[in-house]
Amino acid sequence: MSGNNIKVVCRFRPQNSLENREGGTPIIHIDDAGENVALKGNDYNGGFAFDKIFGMDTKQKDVFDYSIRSIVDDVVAGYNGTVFAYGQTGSGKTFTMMGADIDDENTKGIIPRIIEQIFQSIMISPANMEFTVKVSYMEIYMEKVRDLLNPSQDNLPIHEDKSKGVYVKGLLEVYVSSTEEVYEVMRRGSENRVVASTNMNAESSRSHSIVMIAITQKNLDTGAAKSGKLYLVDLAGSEKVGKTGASGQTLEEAKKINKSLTALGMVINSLTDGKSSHVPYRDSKLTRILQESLGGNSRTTLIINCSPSSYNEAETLSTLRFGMRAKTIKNKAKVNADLSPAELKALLKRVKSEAVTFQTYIAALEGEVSVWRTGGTVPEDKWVSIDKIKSGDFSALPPASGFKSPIPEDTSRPATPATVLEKDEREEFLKRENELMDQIAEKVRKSKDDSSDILWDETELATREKLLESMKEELGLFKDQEQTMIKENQQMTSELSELKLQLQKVSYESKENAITTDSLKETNQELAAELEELKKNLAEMRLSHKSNADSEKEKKKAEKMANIFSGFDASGEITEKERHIRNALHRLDGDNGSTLSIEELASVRRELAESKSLLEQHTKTIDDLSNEKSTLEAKKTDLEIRLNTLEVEYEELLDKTIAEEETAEDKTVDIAETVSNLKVKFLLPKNQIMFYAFPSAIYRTILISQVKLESQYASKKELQEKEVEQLKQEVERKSNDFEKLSSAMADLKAANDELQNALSAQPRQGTSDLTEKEKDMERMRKSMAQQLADFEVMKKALMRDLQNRCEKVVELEISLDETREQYNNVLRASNNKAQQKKMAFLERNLEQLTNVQKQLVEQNSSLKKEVAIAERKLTARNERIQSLESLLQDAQEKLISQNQKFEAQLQAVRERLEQARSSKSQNSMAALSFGRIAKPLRGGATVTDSGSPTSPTDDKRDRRTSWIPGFINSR
Ligand SMILES: Nc1ncnc2c1ncn2[C@@H]1O[C@H](COP(=O)(O)OP(=O)(O)OP(=O)(O)O)[C@@H](O)[C@H]1O
Repeated sequence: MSGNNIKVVCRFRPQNSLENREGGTPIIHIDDAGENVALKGNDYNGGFAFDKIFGMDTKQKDVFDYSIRSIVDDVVAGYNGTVFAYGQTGSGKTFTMMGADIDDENTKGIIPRIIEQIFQSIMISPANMEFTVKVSYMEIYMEKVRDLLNPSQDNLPIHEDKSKGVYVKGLLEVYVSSTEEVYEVMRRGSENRVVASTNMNAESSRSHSIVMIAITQKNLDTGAAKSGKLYLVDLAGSEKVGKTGASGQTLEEAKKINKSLTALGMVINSLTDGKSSHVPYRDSKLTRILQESLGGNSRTTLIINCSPSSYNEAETLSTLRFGMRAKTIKNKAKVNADLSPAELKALLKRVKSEAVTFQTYIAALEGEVSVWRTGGTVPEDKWVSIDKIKSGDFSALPPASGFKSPIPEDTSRPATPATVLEKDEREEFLKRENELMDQIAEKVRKSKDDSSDILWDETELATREKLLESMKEELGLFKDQEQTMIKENQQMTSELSELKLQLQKVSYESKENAITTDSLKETNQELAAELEELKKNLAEMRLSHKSNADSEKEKKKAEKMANIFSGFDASGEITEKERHIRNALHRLDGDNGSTLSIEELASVRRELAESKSLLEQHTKTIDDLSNEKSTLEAKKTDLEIRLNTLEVEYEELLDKTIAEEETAEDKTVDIAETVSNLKVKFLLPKNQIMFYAFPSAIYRTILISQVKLESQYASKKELQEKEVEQLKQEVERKSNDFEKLSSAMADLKAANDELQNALSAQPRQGTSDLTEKEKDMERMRKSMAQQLADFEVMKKALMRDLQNRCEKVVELEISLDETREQYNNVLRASNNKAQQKKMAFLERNLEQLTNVQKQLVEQNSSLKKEVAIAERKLTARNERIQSLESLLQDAQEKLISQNQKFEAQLQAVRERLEQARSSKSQNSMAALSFGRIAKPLRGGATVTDSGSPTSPTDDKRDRRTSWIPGFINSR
């Protein structure tokens, strides 16, 4: 070590991936001696000299061997030592100090190596040397000192006193006796360190960590003791916030880190500028703790870690400059030694002798002063000086009345104060011996107390562990409860939201239903109005049709009757034949039978007979006609009955088919569909209603019915056509008969005329003959008149009958025509599309409209019911929701109160846990089976081939433990 100056070594790590990615290149050059580094950067080009410079590929072992090993020797020799690593974040401080893996020979850092070295040094020290090693591990995080071995202590105060110097109060110090134990302690402490990931380092230390190793040693022979403290400091990295990408908590940490590093820089500046009278150690916890290491009683090594890359040129330059400044800090290291009794004795002796000398000197001075005061003079060569006193040359002193030489006057040789001092010394020594004996007794007692304390502690520990277990269980229970409650809460919240959704849905549906109801009502009203109109139209049509039919019927009847009776004298005028006969009779009456010849009479008679036979024939024909008429009437009635039956059958068939189809198909036709169909219907033109208005099922039904009806109508049409044909033929025949009758009547008339002529042309014959002839004629005339009268009566009756029959025939014909018309209508209705539509419109649509109206009314009422139900449901749901909400409210309140209770309990448990932990860690540091009792280590071991020393014999250790303080070493 270069005197008392801080030793500064510099280490460059290899370029990292970020630097490579960013195109960084190494900009350093280290000379062969490893003492100078040249930085060839963009902003700076120059060199720096340090005690040692390690390049990028330097091994951990080399760093330790070349720069740290000596400091361990110093500490073992009783000096204070400090090794601290400084550098930008990610520059390799932790890698250098702790290493990548403390169990890996190659990558373990200097701290494990120091520890190993310490134990090796202890082992190879003389056998009369006894050592104790204590370890503490702390970090300064966010300007708070945290005990890493007892993390509950996270803000420890820093104190200072004369004997201890600056120290952290309450910091746990663990006694260790082997490397493994220290490693264990290190591992435990490292677990509690605060690290975070930044852009520059995946595991960036966010705090300054300080491992403190205190070594005390005692020379068992002389009792001389020394103590050295070694501080191993891994500083948090200085960082540029922009580069590290720090934000949030990491940013806050960065600010604090930079602040404390700035304070460190200020301390170094003050120590090195040669002007400052005040060093601002108190500006940060870091500088306060490292007070002795910087310019104080410590041998300090600073390792500056740097990046070799151009990417971090500025940071590297700043670090190198920091190192350069620190290099000039001068420390005042000294051995921290406790004197042995012999040394103390010698010292006491020396001090006492000095005291006597000074007392003599004072007495001599007082003598000289008294001379001067009494007005006398003292020659210069007699003046009192300390040298004369020390040399014992009292003759050269001025004679003074009050001065008493410490040398007994009755002795021949100048007495030294040794005789007196020896006596005092003996007393002093005895006193000191007593004190030491007291101290030993006290220590023994304390040791016993501690043993009992341990026992007590163990039972206490067991109790507390039990308590801890039960608390953990309780905690688990509470956590379970909390989880359950959270789950319940979540469930209830989801239920509530579901209910709310349902409510919204229901209200929405209800609104929609109300709207649908309104629209249905409107549709219903429109339909009802349309139905009324249709009914009115239908009634009007029926009425007009009926009146038309009636008037047409009357007209037809009159025409037919006129046709039929066109050959007859409707006003009772006689036919030709009749007139002929009548004329013949008149001539007979007027000429007294003279004008009629016998031939004429005979012909008249013949004609009369013919007429009679014709009349009989006509009567017969009329009878036949009347028979035929009754047959026709019967047929008409039959036809009417059949027509009615057909209509009834048709209706039944239609109903049945529709019913069947409706049953076969979806019986419950969706109201919405019907409604929407109805909507469609009312939106479409009226002539398309049949094709779009009804559901497919109904439409299909109608089509099927139509086909069936068509076939029925076809068969019936054929039948009725045949019948109509027959009726036509009969009417034809009857017309022929009438024609024949008319022609017969015309023949009769002609015969009558001839008879008349014959009667008028007959000459007057003899009186006798005449009288006889007259008589005959009279008789004939009478009989003819009688016959004529009879014929007249008969004719009239016949005519009446004929007229009646004709009327009936005409009526029959008309009704036949009507029937034909009806059949034609039916026929047309079946065949003609327009008629079919019309008929459909008039019949089916009417029927369907009625059905729809009925359906609508039903739907309306059912919708009303549903709306009422929905409203009731809504109200019920509202109530339910309200009750659920209130329940939820209650549950939430309960949950909150339970949470609060739980929080309080948790807090209490935590506190208890914390207490238990702290007492546990204080009482027995993590049940490490080491730590709370000092374990003295003895030197005198031999170093094995492997380099590790063998430990001294256990009996020696046992023997010496009796007086070693075993205490819970929390200051
Ligand atoms: N000399 C080296 N050789 C190989 N790798 C190294 C070296 N120095 C550091 N590293 C690697 O670089 C990374 C950062 O190192 P480290 O954590 O030691 O940096 P740091 O200075 O402690 O950073 P911070 O200040 O952020 O804690 C680590 O992954 C480490 O393994």
